Amino acid sequence: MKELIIATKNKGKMKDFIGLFEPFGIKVYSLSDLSEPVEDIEETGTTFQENAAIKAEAVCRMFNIPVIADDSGIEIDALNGAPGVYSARYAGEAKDDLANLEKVLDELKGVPEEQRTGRFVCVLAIAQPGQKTIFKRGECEGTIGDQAIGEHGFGYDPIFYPAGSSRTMAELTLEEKNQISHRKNALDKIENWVKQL
Ligand SMILES: O=c1nc[nH]c2c1ncn2[C@H]1C[C@H](O)[C@@H](COP(=O)(O)OP(=O)(O)OP(=O)(O)O)O1
Ligand SMILES: [Mg+2]
Repeated sequence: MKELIIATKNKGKMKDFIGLFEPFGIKVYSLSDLSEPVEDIEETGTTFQENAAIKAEAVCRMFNIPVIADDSGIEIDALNGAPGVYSARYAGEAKDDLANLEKVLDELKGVPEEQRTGRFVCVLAIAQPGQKTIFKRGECEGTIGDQAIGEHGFGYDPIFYPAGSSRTMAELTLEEKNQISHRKNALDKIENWVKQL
């Protein structure tokens, strides 16, 4: 079976990726699945692309094989694009999904539905030994609810209604999320690379 390392320690993202790579017959490993422990990689960039490059290139250098990284987040228009690249640590260094979404709900208190627009963004970086890193961006438009609903997914899924959906991303099954997500839309753009693996 073909194998690929994803430079992430995020279990929720990894679940998405396992489902997304399954149709290609590719088994994916996260940084938590490897026998050698990989230290946390500091995300010092100010854009999704910079952080995706930092993660993919660091791990590619460690193992000298092709690596994919995902830097992602949620952009909320009424918050001028915040939390954006800082989505994982919006409520502090602890990277607490619940605290993060509660902070967003708090900041959006009183903002009417038609102004609660936003999008999930995912930038994938492919780093390969001796080659220039490739980047692809995917987005998923939607609106932000006023309470957390749903048990699936991770991160901001319980407060995000994909455009046209009456269910939050966390009420969708993994298969349903993987048909419309920012991650799926970014992966579609590297399909040819994935197929030649
Ligand atoms: O599909 C999603 N559904 C809900 N929330 C999401 C999604 N995709 C990204 N997000 C949020 C979670 C986290 O707050 C941030 C990602 O931050 P990001 O730095 O890319 O990932 P991370 O630090 O958790 O793991 P890692 O860097 O090891 O891949 O955006
Ligand atoms: Mg991160």
